[in-house]
Amino acid sequence: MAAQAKTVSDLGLTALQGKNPEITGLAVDSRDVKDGYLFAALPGTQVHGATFIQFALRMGAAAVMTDAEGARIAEAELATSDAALIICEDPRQALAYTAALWFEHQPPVMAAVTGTNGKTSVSTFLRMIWQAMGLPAVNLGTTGVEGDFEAPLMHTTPEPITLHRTLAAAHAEGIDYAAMEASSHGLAQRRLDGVQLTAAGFTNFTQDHLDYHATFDEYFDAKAALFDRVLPEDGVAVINTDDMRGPDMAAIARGRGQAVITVGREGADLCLLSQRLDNAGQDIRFSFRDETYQVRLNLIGGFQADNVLLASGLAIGCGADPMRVFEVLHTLTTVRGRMQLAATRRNGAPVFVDYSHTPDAVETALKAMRPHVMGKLVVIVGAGGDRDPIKRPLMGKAAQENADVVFVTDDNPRSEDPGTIRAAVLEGAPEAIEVGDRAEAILRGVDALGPGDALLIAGKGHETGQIVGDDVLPFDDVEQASVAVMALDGDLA
Ligand SMILES: CC(=O)N[C@H]1[C@@H](OP(=O)(O)OP(=O)(O)OC[C@H]2O[C@@H](n3ccc(=O)[nH]c3=O)[C@H](O)[C@@H]2O)O[C@H](CO)[C@@H](O)[C@@H]1O[C@H](C)C(=O)N[C@@H](C)C(=O)N[C@H](CCC(=O)O)C(=O)O
Ligand SMILES: Nc1ncnc2c1ncn2[C@@H]1O[C@H](COP(=O)(O)OP(=O)(O)OP(=O)(O)O)[C@@H](O)[C@H]1O
Ligand SMILES: N[C@H](CCC[C@H](N)C(=O)O)C(=O)O
Ligand SMILES: [Mg+2]
Repeated sequence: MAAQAKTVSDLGLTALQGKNPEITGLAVDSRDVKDGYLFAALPGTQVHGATFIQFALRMGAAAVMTDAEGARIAEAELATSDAALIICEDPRQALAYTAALWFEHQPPVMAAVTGTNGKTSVSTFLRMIWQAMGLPAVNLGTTGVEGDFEAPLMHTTPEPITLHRTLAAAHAEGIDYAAMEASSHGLAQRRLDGVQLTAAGFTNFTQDHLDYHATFDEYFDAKAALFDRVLPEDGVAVINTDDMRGPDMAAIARGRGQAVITVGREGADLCLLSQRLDNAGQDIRFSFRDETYQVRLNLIGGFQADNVLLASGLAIGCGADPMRVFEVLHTLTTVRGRMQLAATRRNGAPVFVDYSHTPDAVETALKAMRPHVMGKLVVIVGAGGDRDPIKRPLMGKAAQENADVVFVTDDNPRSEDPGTIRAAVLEGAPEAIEVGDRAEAILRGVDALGPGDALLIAGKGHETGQIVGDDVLPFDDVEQASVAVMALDGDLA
């Protein structure tokens, strides 16, 4: 794992009875424990990790870190073991700090982005801006680690051990700049508390994840913790003040003494003044500190201008010269699976793939397409299983209100009955056509396109699998769009 073994006290921890063993590695899952490891037994959503302390000890754990409840749960096993016991009030946060000390290094300049939608887009644009300025950079999140160092990731914000292992590996490869996504789960579970941030960004706050967070306020507080807890006082907060909750976020940041750069379409430091959309992208005019700029963005979707300006604010907040940042914006390219032109029919009708999986994202993506569509706007939409059930009818409603033809299909039903999920989406889109099989829905959506029409395939973006039960069946919306166009037109336009 790290270059050298460290003792418990080297990791900033204090064990009971003055014990201070050398640690050979860290694990958050008892099944990953090896001889000499520190096992972090965390309170979980299903079960307390302390239930597994007995297995961790059997695997040779030299230390166990948990909370008071965990120590009580495993009292008997711990009493008969030599392993050091570390009791912390907040073991998830302690694990984050421990992992940072264990892996030692991270890219020296780092920014994190939170918000319901746009985290992947903003962090990818920020990485592209750094790269275009000649700086070695990565982005980490839903699409894995991308840029000058690449690696797959299972989570948008990985748990601390994976996160710091990845950051140390990137640093060892000479990466000095990293942009990461801070999901609300990641923030609530303190996954990124050990990361040293230079700047942090906020995109927007709308409906999602009410399966995990008990209330809307709790969901907001989880996101606000990026500024309230994780970003240090000398950090720079870059905040979209067009969002209803943006001003609240800015107040939290200012309350911590952080410098704030506001981004928006009205009265913001980095202010979008006007936008001219065309079929290949857009020209934007914006102001920053009394100067006005005009740049070309080769990106489809008016909302991508907001994401690009937020990424620009973060680059500036991390020390870049504003002029240099604005000079490279014309080099930015489409983020995989975000308003990505997947195929075009022979009659000229385009098919876009987009990762809109919240009501606001479905509405935003369809509204972004509308000015480009002279005929009818067709959308294929579905909602994920084992995820926020409240958003399903709202996603259907957003589709019905903003498109002319709606197909409701499956999107990762996971452990749930796909028909029940579709029925919930259909509640919001009673006029929609139900086609459970996603490939067939795409074929029918493409078939419905006449000249001047356009199709949005929402929900799966860059994903390459359909999760049904415990199986991941190969499935790629971009590929399926081409397959459908080939089947109907005989070739790709
Ligand atoms: C709902 C959720 O976030 N769960 C995370 C949480 O697990 P949990 O509290 O549910 O775990 P649990 O099953 O109750 O078990 C408690 C503890 O016992 C441990 N255990 C369990 C079994 C065993 O044999 N041995 C053992 O040691 C587990 O590792 C865990 O630490 O803590 C674990 C360790 O930190 C995480 O791996 C796990 O993420 C799971 C895998 C997950 O799927 N998370 C998703 C929902 C997630 O985080 N998504 C966000 C993106 C959301 C978005 O923006 O769209 C993300 O950042 O990816
Ligand atoms: N600034 C924005 N405002 C509203 N909707 C947006 C914005 N940016 C992106 N979207 C929509 O949200 C979708 C997801 O974008 P992106 O992947 O960047 O978000 P994310 O926050 O990383 O999502 P996740 O929670 O899955 O990590 C896009 O495909 C688009 O439809
Ligand atoms: N990060 C999001 C992605 C959702 C994507 C959608 N395809 C789905 O499976 O619901 C989540 O895990 O909730
Ligand atoms: Mg993301």
